[in-house]
Amino acid sequence: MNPDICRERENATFNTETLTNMLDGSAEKTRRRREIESLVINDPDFQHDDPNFMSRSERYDAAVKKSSQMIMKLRDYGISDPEEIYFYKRTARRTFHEAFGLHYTMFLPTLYSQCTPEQQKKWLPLAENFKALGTYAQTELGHGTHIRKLETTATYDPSTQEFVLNCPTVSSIKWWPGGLGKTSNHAIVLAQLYTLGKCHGLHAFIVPIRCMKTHQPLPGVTVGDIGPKFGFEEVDNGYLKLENVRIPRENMLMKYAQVEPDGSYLKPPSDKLTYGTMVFIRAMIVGESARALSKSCTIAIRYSAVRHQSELRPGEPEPQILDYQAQQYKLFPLLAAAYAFTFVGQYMSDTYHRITGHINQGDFSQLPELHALAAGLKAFTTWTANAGIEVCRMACGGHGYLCCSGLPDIYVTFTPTCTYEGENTVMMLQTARFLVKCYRQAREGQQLSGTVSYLNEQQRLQPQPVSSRPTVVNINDLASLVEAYKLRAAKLVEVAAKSLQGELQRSISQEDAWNNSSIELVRASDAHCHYVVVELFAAKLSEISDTAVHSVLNTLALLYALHGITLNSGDFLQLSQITQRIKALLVEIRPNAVALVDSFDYNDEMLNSVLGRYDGNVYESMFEWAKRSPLNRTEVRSFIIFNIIQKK
Ligand SMILES: CCCCCCCCCCCC(=O)SCCNC(=O)CCNC(=O)[C@H](O)C(C)(C)COP(=O)(O)OP(=O)(O)OC[C@H]1O[C@@H](n2cnc3c(N)ncnc32)[C@H](O)[C@@H]1OP(=O)(O)O
Ligand SMILES: Cc1cc2nc3c(=O)[nH]c(=O)nc-3n(C[C@H](O)[C@H](O)[C@H](O)COP(=O)(O)OP(=O)(O)OC[C@H]3O[C@@H](n4cnc5c(N)ncnc54)[C@H](O)[C@@H]3O)c2cc1C
Repeated sequence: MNPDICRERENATFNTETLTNMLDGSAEKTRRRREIESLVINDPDFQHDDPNFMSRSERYDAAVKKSSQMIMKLRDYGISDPEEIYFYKRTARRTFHEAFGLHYTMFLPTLYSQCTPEQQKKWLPLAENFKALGTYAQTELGHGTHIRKLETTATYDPSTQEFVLNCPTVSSIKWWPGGLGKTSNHAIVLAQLYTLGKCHGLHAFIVPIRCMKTHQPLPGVTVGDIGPKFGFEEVDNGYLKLENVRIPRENMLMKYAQVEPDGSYLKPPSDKLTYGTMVFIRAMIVGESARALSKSCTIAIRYSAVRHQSELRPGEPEPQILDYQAQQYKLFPLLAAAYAFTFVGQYMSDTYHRITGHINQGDFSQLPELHALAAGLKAFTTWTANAGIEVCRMACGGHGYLCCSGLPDIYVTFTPTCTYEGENTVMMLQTARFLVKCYRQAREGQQLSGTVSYLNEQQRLQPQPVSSRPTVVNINDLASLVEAYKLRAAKLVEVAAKSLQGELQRSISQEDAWNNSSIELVRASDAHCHYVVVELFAAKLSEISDTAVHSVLNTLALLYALHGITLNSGDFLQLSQITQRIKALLVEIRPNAVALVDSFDYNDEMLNSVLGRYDGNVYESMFEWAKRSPLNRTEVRSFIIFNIIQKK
């Protein structure tokens, strides 16, 4: 064990196991999680070579093989709890996505949430036994965001009681769905529904695309892989062109809207229920932001504890780079954000399941807030985590640029979360739409609830415009900082609403007023989400009984809130002493940095990083890893080429 990293662990002021148990929910949950992870770690079937040493085709084949092995092994172990399955898979796939990813994350959830009981009876056994292997085909070459303009059509033919599916233009070709290129034999296809000559908008259909016996594309189906991407190399994101493909009427997902045999259309209680799967994934992505950022912090902070470089005081040995204030200022606010997002991810998942429970009982009243919260927090946390992973990579110097550090793979796998499942800017604008509506309701005296209730508070406290109120902050008191973030959010929501109002008073259209206020609208959503994150971090602290853990997390929460103020100082009164306070907090966190990342409890296999190894033996591992590179399998390759050039 590297002596530096040993000393770091001896210096900690709290018990990492206590914090790990808190993050898992209990000591028993930690034990069970580790037990499941060890099933993968000790399984020779999963001891394979690094995907970075493979071609794209080899990576895809390995991913399919691993997906298949996981299915069989989970069955053999009798593991069926979704969270336990997640622990097993997360360990097996390490940083990468799995070939059947979309089947699990979107195809199955859509069947669960949008099929009638009769349809579930037919499709769930097929899908749960992987006979029907599916993807979620919504995006087209010409449209990803503006789904009301998707062009694929599903036209009902009452004479045969079938839908005829068509991609009428090149821009209507389905493009991007994961697992579509080679893996799936079915797709949930989002298409404009036409019946009795009328268009009823976007609806979901189960479309067979490959023969379940031969896996050959079915008649009228053109399907394939869209080619190499920035990352996700083991995933066959694909294209799908449908030409007069006929499916039975029963293949339209009819839990909410129906088409009768004669073609008459029965409308849903809300036309946004078709969008439900997207809200689910957005909510789950918040937790992914926490995991990607916490893994990156684990790697960068452990490496910074064993890396010695430069000279702090003349004549003294090279210090650990973690002792540089600049390095701490890079990494510790991200470590604080990783903890903050862990708690927000738990909150988002709980809120999603609570509100969808009400929706399943027919109460749709909280759907708008759920949509706004999931959209905003997905954008807020992925933007922060995305940038943070790059900071962690660069904080590791040249070795951070090596694939064996794990950081490039974390980055290229995580970064599309800022785009898929709702491009972040568009998502922030969706949240802004909800905030402006709530602001107007508060001005009219309506009582708001949930995460926007502060808009009432600000109205009651002082009727004069929020924007004229000074932000006075007690920089040592988290409650005071929460208030500052709340006031900032109220202020920026008011600025956005007033910008819209001003535009409208110039008698331009609502749409142009909206577009001309987009900057203020996005900033208002960002401020709202930032307040929600700080508020939830503070609320979590009140649940912690262990004083040592409470103290170290309180320090992190203060750092997160104060650092956020310096990043947005224009919105707060720039308090000069904040920088001094931040420096003092960095010093306070320093002895606990490694213990704090140890508490995330990522085993080396899942971390997949020679820089972030638990034992800190970085250089030996880097050398061993490099020697395994395929280019090192032959000594003379370059020499042959060199000779050819020489002879010319
Ligand atoms: C662990 C994971 C790893 C998982 C790993 C997974 C691997 C990768 C998976 C990626 C999969 C994908 O990308 S699947 C494809 C994802 N695609 C998207 O997300 C498309 C993004 N675009 C959209 O969602 C939509 O076009 C909007 C929301 C931007 C606009 O929709 P619209 O219908 O035009 O709505 P708009 O006029 O703006 O607003 C009309 C009203 O509808 C409401 N509304 C809009 N959307 C919704 C909604 N979803 N739910 C409820 N309500 C909604 C608005 O609040 C508004 O209410 P009111 O104000 O009128 O009351
Ligand atoms: C790795 C990956 C996996 C994916 N998997 C799937 C999948 O399985 N199934 C599926 O259906 N799709 C999938 N997608 C597609 C993804 O959902 C879309 O790329 C995403 O919805 C964004 O749409 P777009 O690509 O058309 O970008 P666009 O919407 O064209 O965005 C381009 C730019 O235009 C801006 N813009 C667009 N509209 C507005 C507006 N109203 N106001 C302000 N700015 C705006 C955006 O902010 C952005 O800057 C995947 C994408 C990726 C990268």
